[in-house]
Amino acid sequence: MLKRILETKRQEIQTMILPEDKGLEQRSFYEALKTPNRSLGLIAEVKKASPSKGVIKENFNPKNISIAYEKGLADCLSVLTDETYFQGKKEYLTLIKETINLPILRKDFIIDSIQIEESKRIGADAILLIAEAMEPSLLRELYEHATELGLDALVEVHSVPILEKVLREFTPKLLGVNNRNLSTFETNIHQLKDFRKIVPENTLLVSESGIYTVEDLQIVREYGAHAILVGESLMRKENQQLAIEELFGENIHV
Ligand SMILES: O=C(O)c1ccccc1NCC(=O)[C@H](O)[C@H](O)COP(=O)(O)O
Repeated sequence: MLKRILETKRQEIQTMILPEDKGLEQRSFYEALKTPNRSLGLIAEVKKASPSKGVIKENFNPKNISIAYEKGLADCLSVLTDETYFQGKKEYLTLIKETINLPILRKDFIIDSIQIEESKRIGADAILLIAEAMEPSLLRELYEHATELGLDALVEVHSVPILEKVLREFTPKLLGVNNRNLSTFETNIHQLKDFRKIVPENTLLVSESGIYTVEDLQIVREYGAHAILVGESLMRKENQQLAIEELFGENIHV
């Protein structure tokens, strides 16, 4: 699946015309996760569909979803901008940036510096860099390019050997461990267990994907996660503010 997605991205990059810079303010994604609203930081994802689940939210209204996430005290948002596989749009990110005050991660498959320039112009505060998608030297180059443009980069890994390769090249400030196996699409909430002994002390660790319950939160917290990235389980609910409160076991409206 990753190979297919990356092939599509290469084609998109070849014909890309950079949009005008919207001139939107930069917000620190890293600082928001360093000082979260709860004991575990929350990156709430605006996700209409996915390759593994198809359409997740039928009556998808990105503006209202982002307002509800902000009311639910998410620390940051993740906005999918890939159209082909996730039915996302770059315009959703800009719209959300203009609507709420939280830092925004552009969730896409970034493999070229032109996409980083584009991310800044459309209003992203952070980008995702998937280690499995490129050689560690290119990963480092893109990470540094993002930093130069004032963007944070969440470096995502799916396995311990890949993280070891990354750490031989550089130490990311933000590291995401994705619980989803990209071949089977299955998620494993215990994925972080083997990572914690090699994650550098000052790196903020994010557990991503397949997080549904208060028990899941406890598990990843015990494995050393500072934050979680959650899409489907929040998007499936009618009201995203209540969905966050329920996920954290707050239930203050019931
Ligand atoms: O979500 C997918 O099916 C997927 C398939 C292939 C590559 C990436 C995919 N998801 C991207 C993500 O990392 C998730 O959207 C994110 O971590 C939230 O996951 P979830 O809470 O399980 O929706």
